Amino acid sequence: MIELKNISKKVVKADVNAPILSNIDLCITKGEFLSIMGPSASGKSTLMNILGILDVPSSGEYIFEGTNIISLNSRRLADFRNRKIGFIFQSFMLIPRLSVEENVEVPLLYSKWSQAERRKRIEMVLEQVGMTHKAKDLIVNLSGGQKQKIAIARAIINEPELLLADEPTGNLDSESKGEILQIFQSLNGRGKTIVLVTHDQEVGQIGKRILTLKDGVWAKTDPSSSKVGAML
Ligand SMILES: Nc1ncnc2c1ncn2[C@@H]1O[C@H](COP(=O)(O)OP(=O)(O)OP(=O)(O)O)[C@@H](O)[C@H]1O
Repeated sequence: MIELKNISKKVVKADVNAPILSNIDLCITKGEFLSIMGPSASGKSTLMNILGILDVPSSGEYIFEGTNIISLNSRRLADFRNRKIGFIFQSFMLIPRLSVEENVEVPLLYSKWSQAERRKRIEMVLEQVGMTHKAKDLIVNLSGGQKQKIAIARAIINEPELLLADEPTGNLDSESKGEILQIFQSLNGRGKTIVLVTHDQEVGQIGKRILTLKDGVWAKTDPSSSKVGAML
């Protein structure tokens, strides 16, 4: 489904080209649940941003279902991203003064769906995250765990091929963390491809395959772990 070939990312720091990612290869198959782990500043978010087409690599190839992402112009990139990828962030990125259902509807605003179809979809995704009873509440009145459930509902409303979650439980207590991980497992059980980035060992274990970044390259992993997978 997704192939990254020899991806590198450099930034200019104090007039010097500093590498953040070097020669990264990665193959993600449809329906996979991949955890990308690694210490702080190892390049996890940078890789996630490249996968999410929010950032461009300095070199390398990115193929998404046969489309060479790097060859697309910015308008087609935005369209591709909106249709194919759902994002979940540590800080939720919801609009606090809007209601739950208004937040969940945001990705549909530029779609051609009828009002009836929108309502149907909002109800469906709120049900999937167990938040139907909060549809009319303002985001500002929800707990962290509830906010993240709404962020997941918003991320799946366009039925994206790929869900990218960057430290999705980083701001949550352990009970909410468990609930959020269960939702991811249930989505993956229904065939959704998920890539989760975390530095939390316990959270990372939810992935069916675990890869670790260290200083911008794949770390050599413990071959005795059943979840450790090949990059390509
Ligand atoms: N645009 C940028 N300009 C300069 N340096 C950057 C830029 N983006 C990332 N970096 C640096 O690249 C390194 C990797 O950053 P990144 O955020 O990808 O790491 P991370 O593994 O997600 O870290 P954390 O777990 O702390 O969020 C860090 O040293 C960061 O300061």
